[in-house]
Amino acid sequence: MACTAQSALAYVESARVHLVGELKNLSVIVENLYQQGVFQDEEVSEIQAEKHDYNKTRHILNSVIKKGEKACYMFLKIIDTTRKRTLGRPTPLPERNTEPAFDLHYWISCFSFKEDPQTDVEYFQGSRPCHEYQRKLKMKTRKISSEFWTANKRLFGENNKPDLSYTPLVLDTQESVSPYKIKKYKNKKSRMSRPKKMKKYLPVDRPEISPSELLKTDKNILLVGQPGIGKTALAHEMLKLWAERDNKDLDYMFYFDMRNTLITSTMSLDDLLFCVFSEPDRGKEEVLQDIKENSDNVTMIFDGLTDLSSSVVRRLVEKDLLPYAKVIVTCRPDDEEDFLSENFLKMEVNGFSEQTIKTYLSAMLGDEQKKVLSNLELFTLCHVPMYALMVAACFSEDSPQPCTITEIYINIVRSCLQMNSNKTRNKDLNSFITNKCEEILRLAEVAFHATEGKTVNLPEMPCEDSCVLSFLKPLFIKAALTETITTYAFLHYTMQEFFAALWLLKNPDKIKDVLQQCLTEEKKHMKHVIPFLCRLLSEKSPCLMKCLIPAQEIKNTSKWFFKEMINTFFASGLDVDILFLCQCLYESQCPEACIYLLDKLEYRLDLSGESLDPNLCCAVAYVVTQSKERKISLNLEDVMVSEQGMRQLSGCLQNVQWYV
Ligand SMILES: Nc1ncnc2c1ncn2[C@@H]1O[C@H](COP(=O)(O)OP(=O)(O)OP(=O)(O)O)[C@@H](O)[C@H]1O
Repeated sequence: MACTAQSALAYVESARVHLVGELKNLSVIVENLYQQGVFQDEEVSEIQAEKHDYNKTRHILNSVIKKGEKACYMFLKIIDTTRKRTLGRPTPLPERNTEPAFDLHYWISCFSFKEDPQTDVEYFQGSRPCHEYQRKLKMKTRKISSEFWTANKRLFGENNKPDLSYTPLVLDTQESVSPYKIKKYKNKKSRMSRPKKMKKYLPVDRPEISPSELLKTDKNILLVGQPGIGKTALAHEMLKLWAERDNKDLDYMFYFDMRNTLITSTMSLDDLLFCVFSEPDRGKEEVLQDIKENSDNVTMIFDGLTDLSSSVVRRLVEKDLLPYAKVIVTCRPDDEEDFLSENFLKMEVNGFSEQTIKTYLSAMLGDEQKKVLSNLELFTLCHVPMYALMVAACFSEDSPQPCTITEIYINIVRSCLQMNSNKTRNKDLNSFITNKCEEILRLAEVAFHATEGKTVNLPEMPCEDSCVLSFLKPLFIKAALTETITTYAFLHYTMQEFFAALWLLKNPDKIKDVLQQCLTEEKKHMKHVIPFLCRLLSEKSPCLMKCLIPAQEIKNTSKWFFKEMINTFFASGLDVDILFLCQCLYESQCPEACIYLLDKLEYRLDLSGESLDPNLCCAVAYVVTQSKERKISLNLEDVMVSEQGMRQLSGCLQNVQWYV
């Protein structure tokens, strides 16, 4: 708001008396005048030697006035660009009881600066130690954010490391309604068709709220979301964006991974900032003072906050310590109640939308993505970014073992447990899982009963264990004014089915019943548990199983299971769902079971009129390839198959004799 054309000299002189009393951060003014060549070393030393700020200010003003118009202009320019620190915080209007005698903020905004040809002049906003500390924080935040993605890259094979980075997430503000949240408690059987049920998990794209907008807003933010939904990824994106910003503003950003950081209840602010996060190389006091006096330049992220037991964290969240600092808290829905206040803008993190899943998979898998796109269960599972990551990692694996669908779930379970176990190392993960066996099987039991009842609402809370809870999302139902009931559901229905299969493994006497249930109209949905069971019972029984169920028990069950399964479906008198059996046998990776099925089919596979997605093609090709002695009569008349599916099938054609 430039409104005067006075000379700089006259302008400074006219306000001299007010400046003497009110200028702050004198070292910043002196440093900038020195950098601009207005002051020389000797003058700087003289000013520094003055004992009182009042005298220092007088000395600075006298000198620039004496040096004339150019020096005064530079002085005004410095005050203008550093005004937040050198003129102090402007008093908000309602807080003013009396008319201020002279408003220096208004005064500086009225000076008409020339169009500056030298736009790249950088002014120091604070003392050198403060700027150095800002640089140090930027290096640290850049490192933290790149380490986050590097850790994910380790999941991928040496030749398949994708370029992992932030993919936009669906973020809902308090006002908008979350699409996948279950609104009412319905412990009834779902009447929804399976595809419809699956699609319900996909959050609807909203007008995008970008991490950079979140970073810009002055508001405090509470990011709430289910485990693995992307809260930390979003926080790291903000760290990265901040680190990449130019350094025109002197500001600070701190990040605390609350799950892996010990913040004691007696810690002070400087302990938290300097000991826990990063220590200034020099001028600790000066830096702390700048942070306290200019707390509007501070952003603090508390990632994965569960409680406010640490007094320093509580006082920061409650704006008691750094009242103008921006605080960003991420938490799971279970804990949100503790932090929700009107100080915070609540945002729900809802994971990937349909479109972003496609973008993500295409970047990660290229053409292989079609295997996921054609499988609605897997596709919708990917709305949880953590699950999407495992899907991508499993499909990109160039191991000799083909990737079965169950393999993906096993990996998801293992990595969820690892992430929620205070960073258990890979080599210790099996013993960690063994120790959690009881809790995991308790979850599996609850999952089985819910699946049998065809509901997503778990009838009871399996246990309080945070590892187990990382597979679930809570639903809060207000039962009365002072009573809230919490029920839980899996983040995706197929995860529930996977755990149901785990329970069956521990209770093999129930398996025959379940196989029979698959043939009934009322319980036919139990069929979806069977492919998981096939893989879990396979001879190449994956590690997860050995930690939970003794190998001998698995072996005993698998001895009879595959034949029993095939016989049950053949004995039903109904049309045998060959494709379903192929899928089960592909999961099992069991050649003998394939031969048993082919035998039953008299080596004739009639798939005419079927629609085969690439995964089914893979399964059919696997079964056909197992027949070493006899060729298979394969009928593919009027079959719908994609180019990729055809490629899968072509691998088994040497075993085929065409159906006539
Ligand atoms: N926006 C995203 N873009 C790409 N990948 C993502 C994104 N969000 C999450 N991911 C992937 O999912 C994994 C889990 O996400 P993240 O750690 O952010 O979940 P979270 O919500 O913080 O979970 P928790 O409550 O368990 O802390 C990440 O390691 C990352 O690989």
